[in-house]
Amino acid sequence: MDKQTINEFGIDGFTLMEIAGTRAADFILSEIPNSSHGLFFCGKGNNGGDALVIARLLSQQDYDITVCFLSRRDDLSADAGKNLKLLQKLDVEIEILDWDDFTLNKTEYDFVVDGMLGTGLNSDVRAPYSDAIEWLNKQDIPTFALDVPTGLHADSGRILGTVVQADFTLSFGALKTGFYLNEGFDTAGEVILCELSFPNKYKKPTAYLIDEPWVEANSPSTQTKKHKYDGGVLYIVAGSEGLTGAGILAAKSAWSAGLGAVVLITPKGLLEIYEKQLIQIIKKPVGSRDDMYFKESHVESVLDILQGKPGKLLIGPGLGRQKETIHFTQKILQQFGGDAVIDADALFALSQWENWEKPEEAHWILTPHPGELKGIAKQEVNDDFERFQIASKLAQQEDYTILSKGMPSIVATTKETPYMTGYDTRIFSRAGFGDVLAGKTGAFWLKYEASELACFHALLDGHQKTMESDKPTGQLEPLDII
Ligand SMILES: NC(=O)C1=CN([C@@H]2O[C@H](COP(=O)(O)OP(=O)(O)OC[C@H]3O[C@@H](n4cnc5c(N)ncnc54)[C@H](OP(=O)(O)O)[C@@H]3O)[C@@H](O)[C@H]2O)[C@H](O)CC1
Ligand SMILES: [K+]
Repeated sequence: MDKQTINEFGIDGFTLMEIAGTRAADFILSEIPNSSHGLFFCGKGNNGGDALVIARLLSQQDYDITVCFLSRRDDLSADAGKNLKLLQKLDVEIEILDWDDFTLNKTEYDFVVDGMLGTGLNSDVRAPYSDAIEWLNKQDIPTFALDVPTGLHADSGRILGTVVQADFTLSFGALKTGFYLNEGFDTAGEVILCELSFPNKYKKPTAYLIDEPWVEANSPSTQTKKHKYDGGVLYIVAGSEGLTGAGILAAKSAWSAGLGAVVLITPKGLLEIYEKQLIQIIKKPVGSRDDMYFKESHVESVLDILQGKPGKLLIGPGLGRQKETIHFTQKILQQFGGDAVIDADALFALSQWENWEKPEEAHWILTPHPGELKGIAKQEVNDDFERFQIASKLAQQEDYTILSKGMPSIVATTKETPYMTGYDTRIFSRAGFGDVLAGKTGAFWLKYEASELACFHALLDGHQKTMESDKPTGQLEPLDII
């Protein structure tokens, strides 16, 4: 976007830098009282240039300014060099140091601006940048990272050697996927978007953030259904001996999403467990009383039930990994041509199924945690950036939707641009929480039709309930977010 705005559109980099610096200075002005003393670490590129603009603007607002260069001043990029000259023309006292003159035991700074490296980072952070980062991370004063915390890779969120722990990241022109992948989420601090004058026609997002207002604005208003079957039925095929909890959580979760009709299909041997736990849910037993898990002999009767009232299928929670259940699951997926949320052990069954074919007319939403994604993708998923890329590619080539649980949660569809959460969703990979998410995903799919909206609402619903709970996240139980 930078390059196209500068070279094609015709707003030069120096002007963009002035805008970036102005936006950032406005934010710092709102956070840090005047006459505070700011330390500006400047690299040699345009990230450093941004910092020099801010130093100049804040010096006119009665702040004390110290600028410390991490590279030789005659190495400065053209725009950064121009800004150094402007700084030196001012009539206010500005302390300008090189790293060699910087004394590490100084404590009179009230805040730090990290203008060392931005999107130009191309390898592990070299000295003396790494030394400055080490010193900076020891200070307990507000740290404002410009564009990207130095050391964080803007695309992947990987740390290259070492990284600035920022309180705020002032991101210029666009948010970066790296803020939400790998270590980005825990190092960028509060991310503030500082708009630049990039024309929208140059904006090709590599991802969209799933956020509440956008999802609400893009969700059809669902009029309340007259009869409980109007919205369709969520058929849940779940459970096995010792793993009935998953089916119970998924069914309760779907019900609590306001779904009129939830039908739990279960091996007959487990029926009385559900009778006690799921009063308002319709139970449909298959097989005989000594069946404690699904077998191939149940396929026909399950398919008959699914041919009943129109609806969608959620298959997987607590199914278990018996060979017979795996074959049962593969047959159901092969013959049920409808919409299915494939979760938990059903994903395992899918991963064990050599060259499976999704029925042409079927739509699937897969909800893998990172380990299950590896099984489905049949390749290593080494970190969140790879997970982001693999989920996106897989959804497009296999023509289904993937809700890849983890941090962030990523929703990949057949469209090329995936979506991801900008907030912590690590909770959904924990036992029990995945069942709640799966139940909500099935329910919201019936409610909102579009598969990605189902995923967004399920994720946002879980997030809202997590935030509303007065329990600390670590002590939350799945039932707390139902
Ligand atoms: N381009 C624009 O119109 C705008 C850019 N903005 C800001 O500019 C930065 C990107 O600036 P850039 O000059 O491309 O790169 P950086 O400032 O991030 O990096 C500067 C140089 O640092 C060297 N470098 C790279 N990796 C390392 C490392 N691991 N250790 C030490 N030094 C490193 C590298 O030079 P070398 O010759 O040493 O390779 C970089 O060139 C962007 O982030 C924005 O902050 C404006 O905000 C908007 C307009
Ligand atoms: K930076």
